[in-house]
Amino acid sequence: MDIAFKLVLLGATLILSHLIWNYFRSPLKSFPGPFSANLSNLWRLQDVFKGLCDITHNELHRRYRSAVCIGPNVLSLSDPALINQVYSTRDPWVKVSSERTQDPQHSDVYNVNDSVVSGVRIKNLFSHQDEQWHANQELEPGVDITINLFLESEYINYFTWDTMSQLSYSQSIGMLEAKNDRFGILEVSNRSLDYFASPKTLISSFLQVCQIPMLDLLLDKNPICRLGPPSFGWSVKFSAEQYQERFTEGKQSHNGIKDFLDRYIETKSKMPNIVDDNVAQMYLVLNIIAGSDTTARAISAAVYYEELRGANLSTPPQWKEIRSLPYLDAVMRETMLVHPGVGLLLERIVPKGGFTLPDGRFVPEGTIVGMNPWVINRNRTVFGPEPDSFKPERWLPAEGEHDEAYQTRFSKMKGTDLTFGAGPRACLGRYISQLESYKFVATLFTMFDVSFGCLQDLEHPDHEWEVTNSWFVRQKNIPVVIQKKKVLNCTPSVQWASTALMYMPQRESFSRALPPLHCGQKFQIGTSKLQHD
Ligand code: HEM
Repeated sequence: MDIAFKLVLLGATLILSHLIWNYFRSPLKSFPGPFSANLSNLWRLQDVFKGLCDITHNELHRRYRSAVCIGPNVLSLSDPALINQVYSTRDPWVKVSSERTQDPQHSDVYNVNDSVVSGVRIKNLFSHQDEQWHANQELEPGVDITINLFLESEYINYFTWDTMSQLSYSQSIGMLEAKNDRFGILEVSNRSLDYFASPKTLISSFLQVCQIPMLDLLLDKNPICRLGPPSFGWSVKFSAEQYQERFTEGKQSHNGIKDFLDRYIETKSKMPNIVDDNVAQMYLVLNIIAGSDTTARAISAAVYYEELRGANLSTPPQWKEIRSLPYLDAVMRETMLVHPGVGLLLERIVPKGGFTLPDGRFVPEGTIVGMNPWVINRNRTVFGPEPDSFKPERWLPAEGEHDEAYQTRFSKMKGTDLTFGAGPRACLGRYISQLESYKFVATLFTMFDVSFGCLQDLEHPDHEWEVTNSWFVRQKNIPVVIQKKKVLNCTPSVQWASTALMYMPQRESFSRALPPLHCGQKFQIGTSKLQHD
């Protein structure tokens, strides 16, 4: 036998022994699931590669019921009754990503949220204020500034990025004004998500390391030479510049509007032992990274659903008007319910002592458990029949339904909807995102007639959008025709936009095939290479 063959044989034996060892050691053998999931995390890796976890997780739960083993130490749960336990506020279970690095230059910048200093959870200092700002409508003028910029420019896909920057520093990134992605931010954002999941290229496929943390240590957290993914360094730099400027110039935010930066500086001066410059800047960076693409996804999904045309909104849409529009609220809730922005498990580590499922099965401590919003949001018991269909009416009182029964049903749905997560590590920006997306969608549908389909697609009535689950669930190829409403009470800047075509990102062939625009505008949603054209 030649030496090479012996080495291959040795390697194969080692791998096989490792898999067998994993299988017998796995505390989750008794839980159903794909057989190879008990052997290694490769099953999860290939599942994420396909970008279809929202579908496969639902299929697995339909087949294997409420607890499915998807890795030697990973259990996917689908019973909404467990939300309060897994994402408990009183005695929080540790979030898996919190075990990783705290370096803001790197992709995993969420970890500071678990830090507790002098008995105070740092995140609470920020998220509590979020709700207050929302209630006081203090953020609204900042959103209005970017909506006006959007109406003057041609691009929807930059809206959420510029808005988050505006709300954070009273300074937009400048994409809407420049009509291009000045720093290549969208590309970086996409590639970073691909680090978590995307089958598009061999390299990015290889980099889907969130399913195998060892690889993460070799690539993102490599102490000798960091190999990937692209970092959010631009955001850290931008944030540091704005922070520095505010201190150097000693001025309040521009336009006299109190922004996040003002608030964080205020919080820092009130609690200097808890909030330092690094923490304040970390939250500014988080705003942009966690808040831009996610909200863009919600807006894109809302536009996809034609039913919005029935909303019949007033102009111009201010929050106090919008909040009293039950149909818009129902549409936005439904959009995020059937198309939640995050599509993998929200992972937590089972604490000491383990826990017992309602059916009596025991889950040992140290197990990674989690729920996928795409699975929970499709629970028929809570959300009713046809969980895959877009039915805003499920959020409204049904015919003949008593108010009390409706309120109970509504609260149950609201409390189960996992779009923004749950418990102490739930989304910090849900109120901002709500303000931003409701206002944007209201503006769009007040000023334009929006219809699904485009000239070419009339020949392809079965056209479907493309959805990729890369942690954030990205959509593309949504052809939408936008036409200025005949009677329009809006700013002069949009009056000339008589016909507009809006379509989803990365549809290069589609863009090449566009018919000539008359006196129209080309809108884009989401991230797109087209912006470089
Ligand atoms: C439609 C829009 C959004 C969706 C669907 C969304 C979804 C989520 C989800 C599901 C989580 C929880 C992850 C987990 O439990 O593991 C989360 C966390 C987070 N989100 Fe959002 N988000 C959105 C918008 C925003 C915005 C606008 C901001 C910033 C202003 C933001 C900032 C954050 C932060 C900082 C966290 C981490 C919280 C923590 O780990 O403690 N998000 N988001």
